[in-house]
Amino acid sequence: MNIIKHIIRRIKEGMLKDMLRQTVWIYGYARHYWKSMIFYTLSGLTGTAIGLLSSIISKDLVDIITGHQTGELLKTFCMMIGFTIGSQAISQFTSYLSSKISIRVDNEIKADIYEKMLSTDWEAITHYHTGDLLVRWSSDASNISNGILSFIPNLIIYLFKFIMALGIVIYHDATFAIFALIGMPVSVLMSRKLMNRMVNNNKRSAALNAEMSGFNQESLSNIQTIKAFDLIKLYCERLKDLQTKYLKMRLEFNRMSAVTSFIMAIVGMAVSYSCYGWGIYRVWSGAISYGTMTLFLSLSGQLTGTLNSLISLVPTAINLTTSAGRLMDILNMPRDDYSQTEEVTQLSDMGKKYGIRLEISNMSYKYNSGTEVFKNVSFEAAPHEIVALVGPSGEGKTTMLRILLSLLHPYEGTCLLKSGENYNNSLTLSPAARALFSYVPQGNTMFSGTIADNMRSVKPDAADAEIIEALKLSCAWEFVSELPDTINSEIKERGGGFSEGQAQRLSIARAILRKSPILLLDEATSALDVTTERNVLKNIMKDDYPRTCIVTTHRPTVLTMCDRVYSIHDMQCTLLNDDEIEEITRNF
Ligand SMILES: Nc1ncnc2c1ncn2[C@@H]1O[C@H](COP(=O)(O)OP(=O)(O)OP(=O)(O)O)[C@@H](O)[C@H]1O
Repeated sequence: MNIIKHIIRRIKEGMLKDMLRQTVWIYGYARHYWKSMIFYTLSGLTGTAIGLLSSIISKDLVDIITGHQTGELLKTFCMMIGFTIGSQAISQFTSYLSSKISIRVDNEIKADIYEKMLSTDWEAITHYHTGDLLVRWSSDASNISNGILSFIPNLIIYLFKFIMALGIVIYHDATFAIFALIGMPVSVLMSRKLMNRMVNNNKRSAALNAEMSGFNQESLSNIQTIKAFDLIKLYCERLKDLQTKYLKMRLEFNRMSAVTSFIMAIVGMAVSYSCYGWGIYRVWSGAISYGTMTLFLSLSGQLTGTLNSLISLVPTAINLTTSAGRLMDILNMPRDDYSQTEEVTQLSDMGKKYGIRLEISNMSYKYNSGTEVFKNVSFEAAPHEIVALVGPSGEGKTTMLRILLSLLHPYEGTCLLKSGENYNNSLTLSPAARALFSYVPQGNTMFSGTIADNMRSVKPDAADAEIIEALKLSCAWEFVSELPDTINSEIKERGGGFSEGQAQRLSIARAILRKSPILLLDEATSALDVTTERNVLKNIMKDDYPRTCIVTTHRPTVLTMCDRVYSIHDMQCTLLNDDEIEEITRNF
């Protein structure tokens, strides 16, 4: 009755529905690996069959030695040795193949999840801490890949082993089956208790792992700030707090698991001794041979062990669905829409000749957090123009660039890209249109590797001469040419080894090399001196390429070079006239 109530309550809580959804999701992956699953099942079944046969042969051996059975001692002995060696060889071979398949499947699933994470809607995914994403991608994805390969095969193997062992016992002496299974109710009861704790513990452990990973990642990438503010002690204390929390949770679970294991071991011993006692009695009464008794003793242990393994599949399934749920949280978020790739390619071809014009009309945007940034704004930028977005901090300049890149999606208005002779070919902004943009974001965005590696990440076939040309246009060649390995010099993580201004010029060179019709520079020249800043902008626009350049800036020094200046303020985007631009310059 209690079980029925429990199930009804779980259905009401939607937990079973969730588990079903998660199982269907796992099945979506599992069906790709049916061949591997068959291999796992067959290898497990072979191992089990060999194990059971060995037990029977060892029974025959004992019976021959004790004179209970006639047979060739040497032949039976050789068979036993042969089986033992054969089973060892098969087990090593299958374990090698298993790890090969496991690693391959794990890699495939992780690569797929990685790709899906990267193509998830930007605003949705940035809601999660990268530490949390990392744990989901590594631990949860591994849980799924291991579970997919082992769960169903193990279920079949354990069931087969249990039924066969029970069958052999019943065949020889049915009374033994009662003794062998005497501990079953206790095992089920204890495991149920342990399982409940396990589910709870899994969730807490995943959350704490995510917190730890986030903490480690953030503190290690901010060592400079930690040192500068003398926060070493504080951060070490924070780590210790997290570790104490983790230790407490693990110990709590381990205590429970130790008590359960102890009780189960006692039950196991009681079962063994009962079988032993019963076996001696049956041998004494002449009902069975010594060989049959050794067979029973070995099978009773196998029956208890297999039953425990079968029971342990339930928490494995729960663990698997918990991980699936955590991955589904991410993978079920909206994905970037690349359906317009073909139209973008056509516009890009036209863009090479005519350039691309950007037209935003009556656009409104609000972050998911509720912060309204734009209300009914219009804005345009044309080829061969530098258009500046200015305004106080936090008013929406970067947000505008993110909208242009379709990282964010306005809830109203039209955002068009136009090309062709009279700009009569148009396309609405979408993630596929990112192919038309080069973007230099705020901050240091170089990756570790050589300068050339970073440059070729946007244009893999770029010749050294092209890279050098881009570096010259961004005024980066003046310091790169003096490095011993020039473009093959190493950049450390997040542009380490270079000054802010140098890293900015390298980022600009990378954007120039990509040679896209639209170039977005977000405070990209803020760390440069005024002369270099002006030179960079002049160089970018001096070629014949019909580039549309949009810059956000706090510095008025470049405004005189811009064809148009928009002020972003108070949810509006207003075109400034010459007097207003001059006033900004004066007041700077
Ligand atoms: N990911 C985000 N989620 C929610 N709100 C955000 C997010 N990013 C920015 N905002 C908010 O949107 C507003 C505009 O921010 P934005 O970064 O576009 O300003 P900005 O003009 O570029 O500022 P700055 O000149 O300091 O770079 C701010 O109020 C900011 O708090």
